[in-house]
Formats: sequence, structure tokens, C-alpha cells
Amino acid sequence: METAYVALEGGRVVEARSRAPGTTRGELVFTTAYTGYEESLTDPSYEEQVLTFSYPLIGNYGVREERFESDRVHPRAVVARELTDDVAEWLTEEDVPAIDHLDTRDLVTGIREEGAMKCGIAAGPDATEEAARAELSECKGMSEHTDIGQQVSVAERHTHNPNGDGPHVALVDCGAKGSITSSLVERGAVVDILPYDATAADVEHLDPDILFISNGPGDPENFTAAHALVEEFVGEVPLAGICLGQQVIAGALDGETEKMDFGHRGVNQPVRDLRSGRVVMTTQNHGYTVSEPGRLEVTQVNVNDDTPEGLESDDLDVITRQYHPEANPGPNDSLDFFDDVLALAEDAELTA
Ligand SMILES: NC(=O)CC[C@H](N)C(=O)O
Repeated sequence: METAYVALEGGRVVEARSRAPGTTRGELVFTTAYTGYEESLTDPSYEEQVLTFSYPLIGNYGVREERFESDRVHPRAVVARELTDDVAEWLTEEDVPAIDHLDTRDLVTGIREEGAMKCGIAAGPDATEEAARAELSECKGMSEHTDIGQQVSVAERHTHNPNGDGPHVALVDCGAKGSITSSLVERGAVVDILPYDATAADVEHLDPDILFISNGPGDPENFTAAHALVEEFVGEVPLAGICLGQQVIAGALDGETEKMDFGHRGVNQPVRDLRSGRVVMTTQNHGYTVSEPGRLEVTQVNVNDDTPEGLESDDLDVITRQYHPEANPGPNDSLDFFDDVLALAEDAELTA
């Protein structure tokens, strides 16, 4: 058996089995999702993180490309109680270290008590505790990855569904999941994908019906170009956002964001709509939250901890969600968000 080591912030080193070799480092987080490992592992919002699955068996229905949310695996390493051969082979091909046969309950309890933490990993025939510790000592905090958008965004603008008869969406790709685009395209929208550092001139040139800021990794405060776009176009073009998109939009509209202790990652996070009282189960993957909504109204909250899950403004034509209405993985209960986004794009009466 090939060995692996995880060195944790605070000094502890945990021994495990190597399933895909290599040394790496990242912020250790966990997801409680019990299904949808292909979607989670290809979600760009996990960039620079080490993803622990609290569900004990990962890989039991194989690996199929049509379920991927992007063209590569984004976590820097993968941790589970038991990884199947299919997943281990996929991660080996992708050059992403993976480890199993460790007590993930203990790891998850540690993260819940102490918060998401830095870690270093060494896995494979040459793995040593020292190598894992050396990785840990090089590990940066998430907010220190100041240009993380560049690692996950498209380099050039491109258009999906150019002949669609629906509204024209300018989607700023801060690390967008593929299902966001497909959810819009399925509803007839023409979707222009713009790099994370698109300028106001780039957006003006497209003259979209709505400006949509995507999900993405790391600290929302590091997405300064998207922040500037929101400041520039608020009140002129309707705005929508998912996850990092909600955080960036709130931050640009006099709101604030902060880091959570261990975040929300899973597919059964309950969200209450404050107007209807309806609760839906949602997919989530975030470590930051909006702490002050600024010029926006909180319309939905997390049932567990009351953090803002939906922000809106009728006057400014803004609608955002902290969770992932596009699901993948997870429940489809909130897909109607995309109908609301496109209705806002069509009906907005902004005249500035
Ligand atoms: N999925 C996302 O867009 C995550 C947003 C942000 N990186 C966070 O962790 O809170």
C-alpha cells in the first residue's frame, strides 16, 4: 500500500492511503454532498482548495464526462474515506493527488471546530511527513490568491446560442460552472461569456439585456474588475449573480462580505424565501458570505444560520443567489431562478 500524509495547520499529521500520487497544498474544506462527485470535482469554485467528502464512498457510479461542470478537476487534492478505482484513475490522469483510508469524520469535526484550515499533502511511493509539512508551510490563505480569477476564467469572449430568440446575457466568467450557461441557453438566451477582467467598454460593446456575474473561487474582494462593472452599470443594465456573483454585486452596492468559519458545501442546505415562506433544498459551495447587503434587500435566508441566500432590488433591477440554482450536483428545486433572471432582462425599464 502506498502511503499518504496530510499535514494540518496546528501541527497534526494524519496518515492515509495514496490513490493518486503527488504533493500539494490548499485550504482544507468539506462537502456533505453524498452524490455528484463528478460535478463537485469539476466546479471551478474549488480552485486552491483540498476537498474532503464527508460521505464515505465516492466513485460508486463511475466517471462520465457529460456530468463535468468544466474541462478539468479544480480542487488541488481529494480526500475521502474510500475512493473507487474509477475515481482514483481519473484523478491520477488529471495529476490531482487523492487519498483515502483515513478517518474523515475526525477531519470534518476538526474543520467544524477550528474552521477551514491550510493543509499540505504528500501521496505516493516517495511520500513523507516532511514533504507534507513542507507543502503546508508554503500554503497561502484563500484571500492571498489575489489573481485567482485568471486561473479559472476564459481568455477570450465567446458566444453560446447566437441565434437564440431570448434575452442577451453578458456572463462574466469568474470561474463559471457550465450548468449556468446551459440553464440560460435552454431558456432561449443568447449568452456572451466574458473574461473575469472584462472592462466597461467590453460590456458596452455587447449592449446586453442583463449583466450576470458568475460563481468563482476565493475571496470576492479580489474580483476588482467585476466589482467595477457592477458600479458602472447598476441602474443602467439589470444585474444578476450566483454565489461569488452575489458577493461581488453586494460588495459593489455598499454591502460587505466576510469569511465564514467553515462555509456551506453540500446539496441539502435549506433556504427560506422571506416573502412566500417556502423552504427549498439547495446546492451550496461557499466559504464567504454577504455580511451587509448594502443597497439590496435580503429576500432569502439560510434556515440553519440566517445568512443571506437571496438579494434583490426592484428599483435597481438586481437579483442574486448565494446558492446554486443550476444544481449539478444537487436538487433542481430552484431552477426557476433562471426564468426570473430572463424575465428581469426582458421587462426591466431602466432608462439611464
Ligand atoms: N461557489 C462560489 O462562487 C464561491 C464563492 C466564494 N469563492 C466563496 O467561497 O464564498
